[in-house]
Amino acid sequence: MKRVVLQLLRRPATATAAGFVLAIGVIAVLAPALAPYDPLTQDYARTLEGPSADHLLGTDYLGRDVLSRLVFGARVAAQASLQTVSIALLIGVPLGLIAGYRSGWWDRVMMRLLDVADAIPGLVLAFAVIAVLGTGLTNAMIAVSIIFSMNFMRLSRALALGERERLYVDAARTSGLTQRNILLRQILPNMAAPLIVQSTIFMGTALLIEAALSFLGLGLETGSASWGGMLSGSTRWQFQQPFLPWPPGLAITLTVLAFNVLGDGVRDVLAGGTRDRTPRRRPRVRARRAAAQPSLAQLPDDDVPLDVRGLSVAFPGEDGDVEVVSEVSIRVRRGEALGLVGESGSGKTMTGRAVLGILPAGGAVTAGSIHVDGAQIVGRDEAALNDVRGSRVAMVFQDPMVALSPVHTIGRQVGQAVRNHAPTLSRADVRRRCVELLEMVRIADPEARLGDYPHQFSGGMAQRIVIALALASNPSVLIADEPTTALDVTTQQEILDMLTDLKQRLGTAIVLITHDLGVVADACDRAAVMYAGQVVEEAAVDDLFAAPRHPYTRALLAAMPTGAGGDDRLPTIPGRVPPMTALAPGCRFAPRCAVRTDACDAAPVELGAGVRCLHAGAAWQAGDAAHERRSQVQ
Ligand SMILES: Nc1ncnc2c1ncn2[C@@H]1O[C@H](COP(=O)(O)OP(=O)(O)OP(=O)(O)O)[C@@H](O)[C@H]1O
Repeated sequence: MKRVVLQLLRRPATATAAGFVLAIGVIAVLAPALAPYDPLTQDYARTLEGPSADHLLGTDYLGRDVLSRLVFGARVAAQASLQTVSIALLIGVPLGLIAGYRSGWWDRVMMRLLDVADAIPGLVLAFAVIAVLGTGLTNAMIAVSIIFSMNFMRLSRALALGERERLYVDAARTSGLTQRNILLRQILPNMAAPLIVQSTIFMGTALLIEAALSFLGLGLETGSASWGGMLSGSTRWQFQQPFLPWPPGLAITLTVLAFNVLGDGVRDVLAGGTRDRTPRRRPRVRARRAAAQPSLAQLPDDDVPLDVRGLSVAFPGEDGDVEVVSEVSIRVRRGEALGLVGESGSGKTMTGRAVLGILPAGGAVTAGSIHVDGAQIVGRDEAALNDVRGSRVAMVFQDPMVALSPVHTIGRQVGQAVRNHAPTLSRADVRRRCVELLEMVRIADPEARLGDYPHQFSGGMAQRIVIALALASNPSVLIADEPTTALDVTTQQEILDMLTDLKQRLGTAIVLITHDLGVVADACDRAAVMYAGQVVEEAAVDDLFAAPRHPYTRALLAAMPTGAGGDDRLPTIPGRVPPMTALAPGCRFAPRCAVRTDACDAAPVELGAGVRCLHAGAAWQAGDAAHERRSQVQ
């Protein structure tokens, strides 16, 4: 806030406009003390006088003091602008926020209602409201608020649609925050900048509309001091007293101009980066525990916090559903790290997201089961999923900078995650736990860094904080989706070492999603290799590297840089991962496989003894040389 104010003051035009608006506000509040006369007292002996020592801005056709009426008019103008914009914000922003965030039928219904409302011209709507409720400033401004609220609704919807796709929202969902919390504490502050700008500009517009309605005699009762009314009254007498329209005319023009210049300035300053502008109230988080889920089927094996069986995920396509994950089964033990590895598009991320119930819009689990700590995830509603997310399973995303909310301090974000799972902790205990979490992820001087914002951290540091956020509730399962891809090699190694250490110390089951076999070798105990939505091989990492059984695994390993130097080009895998709408009828890897036979095309190949290949035994070894030769040519 301090930074924004300082930057605003450094811009002469914006500072002048802000000063002008502030002055109008002060005049409005102190009007009774500042006005030299009662604005309604008439003096027929002194009508239509020019400026004089007695009446600095002269008198009007009823002998009323123009300066006093101008001062009281500021009160009407301020009330009209504030009232209108506040009502419009209160109606438009929540509706737009919900429509944009929830999408689906909510959005469709609201947008159609908005279309209908848009079809009615604004002024006609204002006249209709005034006709029903009667003239008067409040009624007139209610009409204007309704029109403004539609505008705020469209703006908030568009902003929420954009924010909802950002990773910090996914991170908030995966840490178990309720929808209300996400909307009010995560998304809304990030929408603040454009809303503030729009509000400032609307204040000027509201003032102009109030003046116009008063000018037409539809605003305040005749006689009351309003700038529009003063202007309207002066038009009939301007030949006798040409000065009369000037004071209200200038007041309206300059105030509207000031609001617009201020709005532009605020927009420019906020566009350069936003800060926390939300009140520092402690969030009221509803206590929620697994006890609220009586239907959980406990799996017999307590040592396996993540058990995925036969998982399939599909998205609606032009010609029916497209399956992007097919019958994936993975089990991860406590203190074990499973690498989910494969080329881009092989379904790794969708598998991870399905575990947290955060598939992108349209995506759905079409078959299989997912048990986290014995709790079935598939088919559960959002409230039940919230109980599991964050507390039992958490996720770390690739780019830490977009996974953290840019407008909240680190202390606030980690603190919120802590409170979310331990609502009864005192402020001091929450702070202690935050420091402990930052220490756990090896952030130096954690006390001091709690007040910093994400942009004050390097990529590696920010990723540690994301991991601290994920660990806030001691989850049994941590899904890390390419957690080191956005980082340099040294930082990558530090993060992997830290994950390994946390896994051993806390007993967390980790799923490490990566396309990099080097990461698997470094940080995983077992690996599941995915191709075109299926797991094609699963084995202990040592076995996988020593004796890969699937031709795809073998090709991936051959394509790995060894660091041995030399001029030899790395072999590549011929062809590319097929689109999920055009899969081979048999083995999905067959079109790229060097050891393919007719049998491979005959029927889908099942996963047997950890590998999905008809030639997993000795037979394909013979073809391997041919495969590598072919790869090298590519
Ligand atoms: N929102 C979506 N709508 C439709 N299809 C999607 C959507 N998101 C992903 N997919 C499809 O799902 C498949 C699997 O994607 P996924 O992101 O899981 O792959 P990945 O192995 O994690 O790849 P990457 O490493 O590039 O993230 C891809 O074919 C992709 O096109």
